[in-house]
Amino acid sequence: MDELKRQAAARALEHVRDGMKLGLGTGSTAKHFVELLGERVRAGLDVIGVPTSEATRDDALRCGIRLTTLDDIDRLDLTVDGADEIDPALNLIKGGGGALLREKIVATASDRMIVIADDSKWVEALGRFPLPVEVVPFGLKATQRAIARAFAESGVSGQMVLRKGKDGHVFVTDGGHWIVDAHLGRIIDAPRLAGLLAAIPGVVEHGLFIGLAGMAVLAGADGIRVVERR
Ligand SMILES: O=C[C@H](O)[C@H](O)[C@H](O)COP(=O)(O)O
Repeated sequence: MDELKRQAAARALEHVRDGMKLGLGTGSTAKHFVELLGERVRAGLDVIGVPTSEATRDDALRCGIRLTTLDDIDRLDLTVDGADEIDPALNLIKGGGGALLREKIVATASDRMIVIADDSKWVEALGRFPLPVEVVPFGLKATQRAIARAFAESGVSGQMVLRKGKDGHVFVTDGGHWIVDAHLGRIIDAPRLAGLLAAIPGVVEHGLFIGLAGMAVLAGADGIRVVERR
């Protein structure tokens, strides 16, 4: 599986050109991309990156990649990131690693987003992977009730679980928020649900990435499949 992730990352690297401003994703697949990009940088490629998490910032610096912020530059040329699920419209579920907020800010500031994954992430409909919803701790129960109403309005339901870290304590994102993972099974209308969730005051962000990815690079046992959004 790790080899497939690296193959997808290597294919995405072919889209990187000298002088590009890059969004650097988070997770085990994106980490391969950062490492391979680092090899090219050490061989002379001139790029600058905006990391989507503290973990990616550390990895990128270790790999010798120059970094900047969205305060210092306007647009990014390309973001390369992983995903937890990818559907045929190239809508995504992201946030399994908790980085969804910065990932969405960076992807939205990019002219292009390429999503890289092993082909187990490809699904006919989103929702088997629990949908991460990043919330502020204040008023958690009220926010969860509003989220449940949004689910009902878009025709889905399921258990919501407050994410815990490996240490058993509540998982805290890089932004200081909490994550509720919603076990929905199958999301019928992801764009509609995305809009409903975004309108809830206690929701900081959610893991539905609608219309952001322009290309998916999927590595499987039979080779690499590239899917472009129509
Ligand atoms: O918050 C984490 C990110 O959205 C990741 O891109 C996503 O969870 C996929 O991670 P991985 O490549 O490790 O499966």
